[in-house]
Amino acid sequence: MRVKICGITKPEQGVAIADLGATALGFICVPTSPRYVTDLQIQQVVQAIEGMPVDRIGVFAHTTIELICQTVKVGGLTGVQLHGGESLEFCDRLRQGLPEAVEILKAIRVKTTTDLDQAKDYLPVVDTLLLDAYHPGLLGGTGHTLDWNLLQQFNPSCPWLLAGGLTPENIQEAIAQVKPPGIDLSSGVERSPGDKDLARVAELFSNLKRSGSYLSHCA
Ligand SMILES: O=C(O)c1ccccc1NCC(=O)[C@H](O)[C@H](O)COP(=O)(O)O
Repeated sequence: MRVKICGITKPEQGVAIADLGATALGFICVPTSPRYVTDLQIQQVVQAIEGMPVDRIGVFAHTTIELICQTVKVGGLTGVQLHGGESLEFCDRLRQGLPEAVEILKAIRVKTTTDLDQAKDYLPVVDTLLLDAYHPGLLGGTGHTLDWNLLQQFNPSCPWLLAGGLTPENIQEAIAQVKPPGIDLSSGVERSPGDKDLARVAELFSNLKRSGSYLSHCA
């Protein structure tokens, strides 16, 4: 199973979290976020995890293709997560501007099943979908879960991650109910925004290992 831990700000925490088993680290490139990091800060974490088998995903919203491409280059990112109201046309233009190997993830903030229908419109222009909770005042890192019942029929033809309010405590229930191919956590494994709680990250992986689905996906 793909496990992305988002909101990394410190090189030593990036190394420890990759070591614990994360398959992707996320960096918040949205200046209004308390987890915001610059391209140079990302570069420092990426240098620290060099050689470790972990994806490096930059999270963007309401920005330009030029800035995203620049951050990918300077930060050494392997993927870009679009977390605002990016149009299909924006995603398509971004695809043209990025090296082919760079993964594009589109985050969808889910309120109703209509959002899930619209998520599928992105399939031709992105690689991966990420389903997050809707919050009227925050784009992400809200700590709120979305209504997992809405996802019973969600089975897109691309990889996807479940996000929104996941914690070491609720992860087994989320996996049993939703059966996502991947998960994304941020505030549920933090001491404060941008400061990850390594004991909670370790607890997450130990709970995941107890879950049969995690082991079978990792085998
Ligand atoms: O985390 C942020 O501060 C953030 C700010 C602006 C846009 C996106 C943001 N986070 C995106 C993520 O991928 C989070 O991991 C996702 O929203 C889940 O967060 P949480 O509910 O805290 O687990």
